[in-house]
Amino acid sequence: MAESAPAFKTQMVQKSVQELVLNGDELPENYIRKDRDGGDLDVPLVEIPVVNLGLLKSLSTSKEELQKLRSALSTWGCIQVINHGMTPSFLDEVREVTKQFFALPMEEKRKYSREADGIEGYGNDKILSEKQILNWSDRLYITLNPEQRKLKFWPENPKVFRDILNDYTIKLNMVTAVILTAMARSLDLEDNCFLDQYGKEATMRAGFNYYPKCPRPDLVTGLEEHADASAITFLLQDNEVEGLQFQKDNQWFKVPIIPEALLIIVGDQTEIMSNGIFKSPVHKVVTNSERERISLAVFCLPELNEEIGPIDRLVDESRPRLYKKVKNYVGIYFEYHQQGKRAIEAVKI
Ligand SMILES: O=C(O)CCC(=O)C(=O)O
Ligand SMILES: [Fe+2]
Repeated sequence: MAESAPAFKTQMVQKSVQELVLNGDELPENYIRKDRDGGDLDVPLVEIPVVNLGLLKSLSTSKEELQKLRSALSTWGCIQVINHGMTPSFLDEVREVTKQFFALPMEEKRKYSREADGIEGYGNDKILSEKQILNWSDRLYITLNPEQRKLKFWPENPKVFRDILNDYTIKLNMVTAVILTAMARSLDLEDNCFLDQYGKEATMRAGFNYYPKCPRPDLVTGLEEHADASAITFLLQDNEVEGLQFQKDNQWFKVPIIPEALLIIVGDQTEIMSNGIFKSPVHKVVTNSERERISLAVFCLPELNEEIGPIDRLVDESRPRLYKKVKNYVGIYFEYHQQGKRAIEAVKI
């Protein structure tokens, strides 16, 4: 879930969750969810299908793997991808620089603080209303595409941070092209139909998440339930600490950790482009009283000024058009998200 531009005055002087914990502050009221009773902490595990990217890459893409992809994206809306061209030790390095950044002294992290009206930078929830219930997490958002980068938000500490993120960007770009092509093939469509709508000026935005230990996991969430505004999201999970959960048929399921895999989550914009065949799942992160957790979400956001909409060949008599065409979906998403609503409802026909 990317950050929002403020609709009205936001409180700028705000403690990070990490500071609350380090100061030993009492749990502030505005983190407590009155509707929770901890019943969702012990939920069944979901066995998310593991897809081998190597088998999706070649011209003679494996039929079985495509079938697996289609079925996973149209039920759970996510896959665990292996054989994606990044070694386990490289993924560990990405996790390591994330941990090292959040472990820096506060004044060092504050050099990269988000500005009042900005999206990128270091911070936590913007407080937009008194009733708002906050997430138990601190975040760093940065745009990855070279031509859109704002380097002032790119940490120079740890020293290897920028180089590693640059490598990660290049590798994720390749994986994005393979996945969007395979998604089209799995539906018997032209190879480029998702890629064309995604656009050449698409944005990749990274959200580094840090969930400190929380005294009351039964009452506080790490990240509230939401679906992503992206076309697809790459999620690199903590390699030891679980916390992510998906909702299906009104039940919550926890996501297992496969350290060498990348979790790919369908975002709202793919649900729209696929005319509802691929599902953008509602997910959330629960907190943990014993261990902190990190994750890195990279949101692949289609070109802002281009219209996206259901692919023509996925609309027919048996499957009527479910969504309108839409431009700047991310803008709609923020507006709805602030009201606690799902943005995809706004573009339903
Ligand atoms: O931390 C996680 O596992 C999930 C993060 C997430 O869903 C998001 O940033 O949108
Ligand atoms: Fe998300």
